[in-house]
Amino acid sequence: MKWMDISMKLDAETPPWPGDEPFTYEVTYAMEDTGSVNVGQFKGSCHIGTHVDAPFHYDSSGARIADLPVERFSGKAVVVHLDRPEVIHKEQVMDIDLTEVDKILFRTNSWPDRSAFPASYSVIGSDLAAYLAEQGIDLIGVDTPSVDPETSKDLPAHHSLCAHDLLILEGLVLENIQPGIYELMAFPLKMTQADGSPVRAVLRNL
Ligand SMILES: N[C@@H](CC(=O)c1ccccc1NC=O)C(=O)O
Ligand SMILES: [Zn+2]
Ligand SMILES: [Zn+2]
Repeated sequence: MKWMDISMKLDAETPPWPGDEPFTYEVTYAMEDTGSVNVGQFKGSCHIGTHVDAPFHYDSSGARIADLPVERFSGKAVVVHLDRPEVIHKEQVMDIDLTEVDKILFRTNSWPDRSAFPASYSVIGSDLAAYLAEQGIDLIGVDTPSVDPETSKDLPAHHSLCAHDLLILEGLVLENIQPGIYELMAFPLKMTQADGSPVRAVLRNL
């Protein structure tokens, strides 16, 4: 079975969170100078493109990216379609069979133009975390820049998900993915101090 790429591309056009560091890549040592190799460097926010949040992002005593067990970033995932809901509540997921899976990915279609940060997007209701954790879910993924609104300062969705030990995967590209159950892999880099990390997120049919 072929892997399907559900990640955003990272380049100077990738829209960062408003005011945050864009992604840049440049060649530090060029072939013409070294005679043997091109060597590059990159820079950018930990929350750019398709990425995982570490609890340290919203809790100064929370776990960093490298503290999160690698097992948490692969497993069976259900892809759920909801067309541009303002807020995703427990009621919208209660009919979905979650017995076979430990991840849930929401396709909301609320960030169609990936060349710009969206004016608004679907967010996660704070009643969802307790329900999903009860069902054995350990990771939630969204096709939006964040699980909370852009202007939120108290980040209720982030905190409720963390309180129930659900990891957060943001900025997924699910436009070509049909509802159903898949195998997910989305591994963050092993950055000791980081509050988040871009991932290469992929799905394959089971
Ligand atoms: N919560 C968002 C990011 C976020 O809120 C943010 C990212 C960069 C700079 C500022 C941010 N938020 C608030 O001031 C996320 O998890 O990606
Ligand atoms: Zn983030
Ligand atoms: Zn986040």
